[in-house]
Amino acid sequence: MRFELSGVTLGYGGDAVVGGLDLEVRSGEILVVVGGSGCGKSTLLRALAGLLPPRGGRILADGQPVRGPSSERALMFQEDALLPWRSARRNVELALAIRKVPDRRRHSERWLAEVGLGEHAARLPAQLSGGQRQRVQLARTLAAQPRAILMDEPFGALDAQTRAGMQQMLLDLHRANPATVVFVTHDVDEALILADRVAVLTPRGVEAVLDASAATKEEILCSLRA
Ligand SMILES: Nc1ncnc2c1ncn2[C@@H]1O[C@H](COP(=O)(O)OP(=O)(O)OP(=O)(O)O)[C@@H](O)[C@H]1O
Repeated sequence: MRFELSGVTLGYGGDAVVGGLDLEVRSGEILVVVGGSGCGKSTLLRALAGLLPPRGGRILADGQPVRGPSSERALMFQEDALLPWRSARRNVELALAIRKVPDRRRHSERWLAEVGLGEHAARLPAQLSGGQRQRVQLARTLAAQPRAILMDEPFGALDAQTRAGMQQMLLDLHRANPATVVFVTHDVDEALILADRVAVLTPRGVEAVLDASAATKEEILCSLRA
């Protein structure tokens, strides 16, 4: 899925958060959005998800205006959004039920195996570690086969080693299931590991969009301070 934002202003109530946003998200890429706290990264994701209508400008998804939420655009947060009374497998099955996929148990087990949790399918979220719960969330998100995945600091609460494992898993899974990913983080190192391109967001809009294979940490930090 390709997104095009032109002259987009976003805000809540009387307050504008970010204005004059121009951005293209290419189909199948991992675009990482970095920016200081409060600059509007989560707000941008909400707008792409169709949860927050822009006050000005336009947001197109594959050429069509985004008018509301769609199962084609999945959101994944830092906080755990699993249902505590359902096992890992039955949490993943929910995503398959929405798509009316038959043989949900088998598919759910396959997605859990993809994220390395095949052995733990019967466990409740409370019986899993933070990193394992994020892996169940990732399996549930991917099982819905969205065309765009909007990720809001999904690994922010994990320790460094678990986080590195999750980053690699996301890259591997993206290679096999190339949906468009918009990934928000305030961690420039994480951005450089994951991104095809890095968008630097400030309250004035998108300050720069850098090719991650050529960009340096200093260059990104410099755009952040601009
Ligand atoms: N539901 C809301 N109602 C009113 N204001 C909000 C709401 N959500 C966010 N804001 C405000 O909008 C601004 C941008 O918030 P947002 O969460 O998008 O920032 P962020 O860049 O994701 O920050 P962080 O990195 O700290 O998570 C902030 O000033 C915040 O207080």
